[in-house]
Amino acid sequence: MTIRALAFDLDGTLVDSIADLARAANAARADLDLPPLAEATVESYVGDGAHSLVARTLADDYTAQWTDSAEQQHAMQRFDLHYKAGLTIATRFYPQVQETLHALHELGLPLAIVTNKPERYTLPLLRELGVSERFEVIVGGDTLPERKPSALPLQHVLDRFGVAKDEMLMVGDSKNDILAARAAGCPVVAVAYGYGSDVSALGADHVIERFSELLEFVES
Ligand SMILES: O=C(O)COP(=O)(O)O
Ligand SMILES: [Mg+2]
Repeated sequence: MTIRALAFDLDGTLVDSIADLARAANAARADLDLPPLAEATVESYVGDGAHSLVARTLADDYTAQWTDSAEQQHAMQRFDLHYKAGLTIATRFYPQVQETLHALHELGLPLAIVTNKPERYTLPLLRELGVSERFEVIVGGDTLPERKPSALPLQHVLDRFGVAKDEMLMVGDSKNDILAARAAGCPVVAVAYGYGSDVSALGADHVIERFSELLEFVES
């Protein structure tokens, strides 16, 4: 396969954002007189967007659904306030991410972000980390009517880049990334270090341990 473009998941793939997400989730819980959750617990609740994260962290239950209740709305407001105030206090790129993005850019490949994180967090976070300019297209969880695992965000990027589905590599860390890539017909590589548990069982085309291994897929 010839790769002519790449689309990246954000949380758990490009950046380790758990400390800031957990801090905001626990600050929201404290506002509601609830005790804090362990970072690993919050990590297990990330992946389906902010509403889902707030519903799960409020209930401390992975199966909790967003129902738009008054309590959930209140928790969302508190989470929003705390998270926006500290998007990048501890959030950092995983090793080799910046160098590899630079190398891919130098190869002339257009790069996109396809995240379930809402735009109001995604865009300032990328700005604060100084990489907004690296990505020609940024799709957040609320940019389009559907988010991952829907194919829609990746189809949007394919249209913008004008490349065929088998020419764009999706890179992610969790089940939603792989399902979205499959639904869109894109090849997919999973990073082993992200938030998805047992990523090797998720059915990606390849699993990589280090981000720089991506270069092998575009230079072959
Ligand atoms: O914010 C989320 O729910 C997950 O974000 P991601 O799609 O970048 O992993
Ligand atoms: Mg992710």
